Amino acid sequence: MTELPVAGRAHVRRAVAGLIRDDRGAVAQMVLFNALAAIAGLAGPWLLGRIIDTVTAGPAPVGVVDRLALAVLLCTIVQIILARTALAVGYRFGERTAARVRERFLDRALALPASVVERVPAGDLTARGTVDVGTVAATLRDAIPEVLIAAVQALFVLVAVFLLDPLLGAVALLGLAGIPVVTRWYLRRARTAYLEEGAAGSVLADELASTIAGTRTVEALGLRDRRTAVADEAIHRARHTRLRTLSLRSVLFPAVDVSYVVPVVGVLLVGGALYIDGRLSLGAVAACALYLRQLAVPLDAILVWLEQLQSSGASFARVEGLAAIPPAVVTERAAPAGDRIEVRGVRYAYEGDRDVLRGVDLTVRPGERLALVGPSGAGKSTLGRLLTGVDRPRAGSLTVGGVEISRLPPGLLRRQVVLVTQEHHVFRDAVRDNLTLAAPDATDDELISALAVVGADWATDLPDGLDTRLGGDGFVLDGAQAQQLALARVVLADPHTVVLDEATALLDPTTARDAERALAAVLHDRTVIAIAHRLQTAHDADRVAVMDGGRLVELGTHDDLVAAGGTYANLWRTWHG
Ligand SMILES: Nc1ncnc2c1ncn2[C@@H]1O[C@H](COP(=O)(O)OP(=O)(O)OP(=O)(O)O)[C@@H](O)[C@H]1O
Repeated sequence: MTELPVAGRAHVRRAVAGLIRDDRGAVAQMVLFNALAAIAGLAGPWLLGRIIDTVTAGPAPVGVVDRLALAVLLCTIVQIILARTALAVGYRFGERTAARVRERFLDRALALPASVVERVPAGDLTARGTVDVGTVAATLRDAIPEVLIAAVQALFVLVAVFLLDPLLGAVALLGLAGIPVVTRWYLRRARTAYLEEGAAGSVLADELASTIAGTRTVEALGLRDRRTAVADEAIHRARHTRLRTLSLRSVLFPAVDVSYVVPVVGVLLVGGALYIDGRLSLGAVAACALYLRQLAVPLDAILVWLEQLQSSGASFARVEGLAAIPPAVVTERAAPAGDRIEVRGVRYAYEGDRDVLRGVDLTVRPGERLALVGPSGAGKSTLGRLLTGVDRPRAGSLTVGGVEISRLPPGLLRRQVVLVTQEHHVFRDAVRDNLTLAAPDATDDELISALAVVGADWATDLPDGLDTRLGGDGFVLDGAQAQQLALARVVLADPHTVVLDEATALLDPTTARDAERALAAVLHDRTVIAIAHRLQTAHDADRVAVMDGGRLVELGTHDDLVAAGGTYANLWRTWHG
């Protein structure tokens, strides 16, 4: 998988229905308060119609008109109070639901298999977790309550017109027919357009982030023009997709504005004829016209939010897309019986069926130091990832103590075998939290002694000790300290086997010496599988496994392999010579 999936319409609809169901009490309250507000709102035009009829019927006592006017005022106040209550309930519903969407996204993102996270563009996952989740949250907080309220109001207004006069109701409905036509036209195009806009935004974020992260490389290799051209292309695409959604809105809004006037004109024309015929009072015609003018407010609200609903529908589809990724398979609960690692007939492909491991067999003896050597691209790192459960083989098996490694739950896996590379992530959190990731139940004494094993005494000297926050505004670690922290995690996880992949390759020589001392302390009494780029490591190992073209081609001690005069002997001669 090289791209994160996007959820289909049916999935998004089900997800929205689920969110509403989870807080149905709040939704019911919102609808109730709003229905009452709408009823109070309907009283105004009807009372105004009564005033007109009272006045046109002849001289009316001032007290009657005053009482009707007072009732208009009262109804307006009640309507405002009820509508504000409905909105407050709606906002609370929106905030709660937005928090649930955020939590669910985080849970799903954390449950993604490492192999997926590594392969999909980092910018896409980040954009979904920030921009898209933000858009969905804003919609749930603002748009959903307002749209629901507006829909109830619009429905009640139309019912009121029908109750006053069914013919005028029919005229009003006919006059409004243009709105669904233009809205349908818009909706048909909007989802794709907004999805394209979101995808273009992700690509742009990804390109800019990778250019900024690699500034030094860009400058060193003179790649500025090429990176600028790539960024220009991404900006151009983002601009193009934004213009497309803008052009859709430019048709929708003017067309709808005109559509509001049509039913009012129709009702006045037909209502006027009915009044002249004496079949309808002037007050009823005026009330109908006022209702239809009133209709513009909720319909406008719906249409304004429609755009937000479209863009957030696309965002929600991207957020929900994570649900389509099968979680890492963790089914094995049985504890491994022993420390022996067996690799049998392992095949693995990153893409399609282009195998980069092509039938590897290997037994790692508990306690041994095994060096994995071979030319670049032979498959050493890939085998290392499979041995540590980061990825699963396409065929064959990798077991520890008879249990499939990739099926072990994380807590059990990290007590068996751990991968140590040159990438050490330091979380913006306290030193303690950075360490207990590897051993949630470790005591402070255990954390301090793990730090001591790797020579990280600086950590205990920090102003707030284990509570000191790292990264960002906190204490910033240098490369060697970050690695010590990572190695302290290995000590705490206490696996019987460690796979080393270029663990100290990026450090400068002085730091590398310290790091290697720390590493030696960590590796003491453990089985070590070292992906060796310097053949000195192979020379010092108990056995050497030689890989070439995705296969294990030689296995034995350094002396035996040199004596055999094969691939390893050639590598050794080249390196030594
Ligand atoms: N993420 C990836 N996506 C696609 N192909 C990959 C990926 N990682 C590695 N490969 C390919 O798999 C093959 C084996 O790569 P691997 O990194 O395991 O070899 P290696 O022996 O460790 O090489 P090196 O010593 O250069 O690290 C290579 O052809 C490589 O191009």
